[in-house]
Amino acid sequence: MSRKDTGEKKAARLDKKGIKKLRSIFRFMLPYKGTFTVGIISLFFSSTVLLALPRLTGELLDTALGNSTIPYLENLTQVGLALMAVLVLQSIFSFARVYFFAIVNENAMADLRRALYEKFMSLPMSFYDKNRSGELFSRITSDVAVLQDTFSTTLAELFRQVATLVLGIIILFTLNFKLTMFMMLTFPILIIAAIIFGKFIRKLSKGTQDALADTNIIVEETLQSIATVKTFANEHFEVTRYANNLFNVIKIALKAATYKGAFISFIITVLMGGIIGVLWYGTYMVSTEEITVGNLISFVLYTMFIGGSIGGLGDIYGNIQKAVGATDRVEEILNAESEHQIDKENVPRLQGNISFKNVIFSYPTRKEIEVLKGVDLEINQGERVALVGKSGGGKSTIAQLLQRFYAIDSGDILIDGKSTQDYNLIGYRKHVGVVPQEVLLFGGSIEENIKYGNPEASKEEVIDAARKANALEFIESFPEGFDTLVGERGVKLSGGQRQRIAIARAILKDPAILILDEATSALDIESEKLVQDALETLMEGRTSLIIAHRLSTIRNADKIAVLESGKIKEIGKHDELMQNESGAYNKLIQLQEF
Ligand SMILES: Nc1ncnc2c1ncn2[C@@H]1O[C@H](COP(=O)(O)OP(=O)(O)OP(=O)(O)O)[C@@H](O)[C@H]1O
Repeated sequence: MSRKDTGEKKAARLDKKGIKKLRSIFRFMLPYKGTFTVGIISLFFSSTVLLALPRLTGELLDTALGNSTIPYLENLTQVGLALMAVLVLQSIFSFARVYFFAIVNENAMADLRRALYEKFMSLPMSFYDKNRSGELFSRITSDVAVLQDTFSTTLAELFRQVATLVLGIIILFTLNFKLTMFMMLTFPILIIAAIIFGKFIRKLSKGTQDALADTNIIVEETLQSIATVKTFANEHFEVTRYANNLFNVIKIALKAATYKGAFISFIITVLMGGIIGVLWYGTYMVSTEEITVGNLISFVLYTMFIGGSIGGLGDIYGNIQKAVGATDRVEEILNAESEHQIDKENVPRLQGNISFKNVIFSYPTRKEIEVLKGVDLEINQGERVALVGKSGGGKSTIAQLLQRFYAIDSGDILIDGKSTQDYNLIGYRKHVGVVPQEVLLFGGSIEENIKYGNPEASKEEVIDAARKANALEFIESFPEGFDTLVGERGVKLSGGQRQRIAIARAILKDPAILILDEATSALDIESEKLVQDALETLMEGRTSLIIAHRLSTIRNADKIAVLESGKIKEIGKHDELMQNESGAYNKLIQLQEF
């Protein structure tokens, strides 16, 4: 589901609620509050010390003209030294501000990313049915980057600009009340313009951000399924789709840029107009000796400082609003309900008696369709049960429920007489192994991939598992052996090799319960035999539920369970079930629909 569907695209509001949300992210800064305080103090001094510059520059001129106005700064050298001192102080404080904020920011944002990732790992499968991975990916990348930017630059800028504005105006009043009143005439126009224009621009730049996120999803999804794109020769289609989306981004971005440009030129005109006005009125006051030349220069410089900070505030407002949007999206994930705590609790070795009791289930994203309508199934410790039924009948669903990927609507699934719900989830899953139909490996080495079954396994155990899985021979035939990189998702290995890696991985995991989703596509005879032998070894002493697609597997099973219309219709051995000529199993076999 795209973000559009969930209604999240509405512009983030910078009201009390928005600010409150933004503040919630501050909890990630709390562990670093000491350093943060040093940063704030440095920021305060770096912003305020700089405000002495215009005053001292004016003083330089007045001292040259023989009417110094600041005590203790009586000659040009002293004023010059004072100016130098201001510069040195401000450079020290600026450095300290950037440095200390970076420490806080980098740590806090790493903590935030870790918290998000931890959440991703702990969210239930139903969450992933609802959200596209490209979008989730952008939360941990771009949304956190927006927040990083806000906390490193925007907030410091906000503080600096507001301090410049407030202190600057106070200083102006002390310099010359009449001239300040005159200058203030241009202020309200500026502020009103900033508010109106700013609103437009923010809306548009939000649009650009969202449009860009959409294009990123295309890149991510097509790169993930590049083989599919190529199989269907849809390269051109994808390029066109991407280009169209990019065109959309340009359109929105240019619209935003037009307003932004108009806004900036308007502000500059008003600002310059204001300054020219101040100069005009100020020089008149110089001629009537109501103000010194130096003070007029200081005055103009302060006016420029203040004007600059007003101009900057619009941008800052937009950035903060962006950050509120990012916070919203990040918090939404952080607050989503996990399926478990990431820490694991050991579940003692299970025997592997499985019992489905009147299990009714529909997927959370498709509540209206009941996939399982009351499944009853008993599998004893060490048995091999072949699950057969029409495609789409719910076989994989049963396997998923056995792994507790979803909560069932009613009924119960018991393992060794105890409801799966009563086991610690992570601990429980350690006892359930899966060899999937389509094996997807991680991009690392063969060894890393096998070790995924048990990260604590020794090299000997890995080699042993590979041997049992009939994988050792081909692994050793590679020049790099166990260090061979398998390529993204394992593309550098053949289907049969990938399957044997998956079997080795499962052997290393050593689960009490095994789910085998038999590949529908047959391997060549030799490879098939190697895989079959490896599976035999793997199933030894474990309870196995096999989603079977081969008659040989079905015939060898201790029991065959036939799933039809969301229920187990028949259960028994091949020969027994075949005797019922009008039975569901008989039909399946005749039509070869398993
Ligand atoms: N994550 C999901 N969200 C919503 N519906 C789903 C989901 N996964 C599967 N379904 C639906 O549930 C039904 C059962 O699917 P399931 O994959 O369990 O069938 P199957 O018997 O394993 O089929 P096959 O033999 O083709 O693999 C199908 O109608 C399918 O569309």
